Amino acid sequence: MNKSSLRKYYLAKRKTLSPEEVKSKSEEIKDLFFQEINLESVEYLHIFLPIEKQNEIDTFLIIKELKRNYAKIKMVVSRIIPSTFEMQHFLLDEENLTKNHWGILEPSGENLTEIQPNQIDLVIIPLLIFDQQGNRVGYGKGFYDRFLNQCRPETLKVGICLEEPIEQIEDVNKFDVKMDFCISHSNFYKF
Ligand SMILES: Nc1nc2c(c(=O)[nH]1)N(C=O)[C@@H](CNc1ccc(C(=O)N[C@@H](CCC(=O)O)C(=O)O)cc1)CN2
Ligand SMILES: Nc1ncnc2c1ncn2[C@@H]1O[C@H](COP(=O)(O)OP(=O)(O)OP(=O)(O)O)[C@@H](O)[C@H]1O
Repeated sequence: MNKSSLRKYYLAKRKTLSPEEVKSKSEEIKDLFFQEINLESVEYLHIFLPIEKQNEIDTFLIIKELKRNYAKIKMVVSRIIPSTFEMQHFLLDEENLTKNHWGILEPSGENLTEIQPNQIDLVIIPLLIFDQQGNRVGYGKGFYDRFLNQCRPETLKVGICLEEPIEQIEDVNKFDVKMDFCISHSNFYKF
């Protein structure tokens, strides 16, 4: 299937999940993340903040555990620039988050510390579905493809997903950046 059909299908499928299902899968994904990913040399870690009404994975579970057990890691969250489909990145300050037009919590306020993409060592990526080669489908605006392209080549790209992979996304293009790993609620995939 192509990205457009996959996006429609998996957006609709995700909407049918109950809050309990999203919560329990989010817990399992969080556990697999800490089991499988070596965070020793990670200084800056980008994490997305969940769009609740879209039934996205609750990444606050990962954030809590990072704060508890990996206090040295600096967490980075982003703000979208809708006109250019780019993102700007800032140190996470949970006291200063505001919901944007799409229901995404974003850093706001005056004391923001901006972080450049080339400083980031690991990116946790949102996605709707992925394939067995490590390609992903998101909401289709290319925000993460642009961002990942600005990171260092060795930056770890870790997708988290509520679904298991399909065989192949038909219309992968030259802008698509492959993930290194993807974590579902029951499996860890390495590409
Ligand atoms: N939690 C989270 N944050 C994220 C993403 C994500 O997938 N999850 N993104 C992943 O990339 C980026 C935001 N993605 C966006 C994707 C589309 C539109 C948008 O313009 N939507 C239109 C409808 C588009 C359509 O129907 O084609 C709208 O709502 O009006 C905005 C942001 C960055 N932050
Ligand atoms: N680095 C880039 N420069 C210019 N255009 C880009 C770049 N990356 C992606 N695009 C364009 O953005 C559009 C969306 O890409 P795609 O369908 O792969 O989105 P997606 O991966 O599902 O979305 P997202 O990354 O926002 O989750 C495509 O038209 C693609 O060509």
